[in-house]
Amino acid sequence: MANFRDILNYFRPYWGLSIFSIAATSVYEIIDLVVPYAIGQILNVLSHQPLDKPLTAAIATVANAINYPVNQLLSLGVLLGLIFLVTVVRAPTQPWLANWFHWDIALRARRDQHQKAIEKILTLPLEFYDENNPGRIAGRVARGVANHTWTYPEIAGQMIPKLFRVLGIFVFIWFVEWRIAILYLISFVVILGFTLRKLKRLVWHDNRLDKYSEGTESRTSEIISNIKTVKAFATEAKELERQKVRLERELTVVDYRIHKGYVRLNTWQRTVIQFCVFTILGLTLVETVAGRISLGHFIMTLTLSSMAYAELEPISVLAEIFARRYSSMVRFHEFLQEPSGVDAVGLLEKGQPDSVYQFTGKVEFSHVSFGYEPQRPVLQDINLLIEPYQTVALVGRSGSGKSTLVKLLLRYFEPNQGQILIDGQDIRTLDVGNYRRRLAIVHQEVDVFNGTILDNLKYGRPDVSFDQVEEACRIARLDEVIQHLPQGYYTVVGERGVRLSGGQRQRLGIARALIVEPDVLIFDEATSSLDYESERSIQLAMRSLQGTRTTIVIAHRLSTVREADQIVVLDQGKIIEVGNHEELLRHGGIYHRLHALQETGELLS
Ligand SMILES: Nc1ncnc2c1ncn2[C@@H]1O[C@H](COP(=O)(O)OP(=O)(O)OP(=O)(O)O)[C@@H](O)[C@H]1O
Repeated sequence: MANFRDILNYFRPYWGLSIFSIAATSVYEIIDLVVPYAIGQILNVLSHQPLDKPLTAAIATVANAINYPVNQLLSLGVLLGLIFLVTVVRAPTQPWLANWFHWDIALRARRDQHQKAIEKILTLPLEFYDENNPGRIAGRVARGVANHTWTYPEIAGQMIPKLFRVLGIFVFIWFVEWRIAILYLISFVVILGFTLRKLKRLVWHDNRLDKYSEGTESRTSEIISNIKTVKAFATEAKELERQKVRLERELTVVDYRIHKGYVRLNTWQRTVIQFCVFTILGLTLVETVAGRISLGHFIMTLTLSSMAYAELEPISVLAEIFARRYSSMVRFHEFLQEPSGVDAVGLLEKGQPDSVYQFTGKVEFSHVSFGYEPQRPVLQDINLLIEPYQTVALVGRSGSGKSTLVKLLLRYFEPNQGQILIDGQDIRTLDVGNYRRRLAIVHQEVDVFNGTILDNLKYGRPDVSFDQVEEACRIARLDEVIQHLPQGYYTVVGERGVRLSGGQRQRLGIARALIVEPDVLIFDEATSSLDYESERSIQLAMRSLQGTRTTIVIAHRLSTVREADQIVVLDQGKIIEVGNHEELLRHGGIYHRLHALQETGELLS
């Protein structure tokens, strides 16, 4: 569970600089107080009242140094000089010695933490993405990073220095009249204490709101990605209604709980502050009339305490803003604390050259058992030997564990029992990144990145020669598609480019996989969603690959796997039949039944 400490740690690399810049800003805030003090003393000079002892001594020193008599003119000159120093001379130094760093630190930390968030996105286990949609994740990262960035300059550059200023004012007043200082201190502690207590409650509501907002954003993002289904089922009105209800709920929390709470707090603060200013005015007046403080000190005390109370409002506004952002910042840290996948070790290190591993493609599953949840086994005691360059098909009912077997081979998950060997080596002992680079998978849904078709083809191997790209496209039968694109290989596809059909995307996926020259090539239901003609093209492409490398094909349509060297039939997480097409038909088991069903045109699952 993330907390305030994580927010502090966000800026950890910059703590030294942070302390320096906060201290510098605070010193400038305190130096400011010299102005009302000097004005008070000028009043004393003009009304012929005695000056403070340290000031009298300073004026005498100046008189000695310049050999000039101590008189009204010299006193005024020294006081004016003091004001000049703390206003005009100070002005050009403050932005560089203090203010600069507040944004500098915030922006550097933003870069670091955004990078951490991207690292987390890249290393989270796949199942995290099954449970959280992109809108939710992107929203959480964007809000978290933005709120940290805005909050730092406000807290380090304004709130903390302002608190020091308030403390400085207390010290000044203490030297003039300690009773007024005590009253001033008590009022501050009471106001700030009460404000913090109220804010705690409001943070709780803000946290609730943040969760609601994430839910709304997540649904909006789902509507966008599933818009075809929404339109097909004509559920626009229903979706709108559902989002309206969510937005209404958010408004209720914002308006009646949060906003009203802040306005109430503000009303209370203003009234108490004005009452305190008035009380201090009364008391200081009494002290002045009684002759216990000078006219200059009367003016100074009033000016300083008004300055201090004036600071209370921005301090509590800043605390309020911080409170509003607190939960989204904490939720950002909760995201960063999500455990990375078991496969994440070393994934972010720069890849070594492709030649680190080279396999013949002999794959062996030895007594492999696995379950996503311990109590529900998905694969049980799988034993399977795939010889180099063989084509092996995995078939079986939906949910029988075909994709899971491939996920284990890709090391997205680790078996609970048994081991998977490649060329006799346990894949757990290999560097995961370099190992995966020797495998390639073509999914049912091929991802297309925004960019040219050539960029997409070279995604896994940017240094590949153009001849190799062309060769891969020829095998995958993508060349015929590219010929008809307006700019050939340089046609922009993806989000802002030409839309590729399902079959065209599949061919792109196959060519992209071939370009990395994998030792093991996997097709995960690559033809399931295609029309007959596209399926035939892909099958021809797959056929021309047969015998060139180890190939694993997951298929629902048995026509795709007829020519495989081995067909492995899975049922409820167990291998129940192994053989080639003819052998399995002769065997008369599940494969035979599935085959008969498909021959009669019925669906498999
Ligand atoms: N991330 C996951 N978390 C929990 N259970 C999962 C997860 N992925 C799959 N399963 C479960 O594991 C079982 C096997 O799923 P798997 O996807 O391997 O089957 P499959 O044979 O590939 O099915 P299909 O042909 O429909 O793709 C199913 O019961 C499925 O619900």
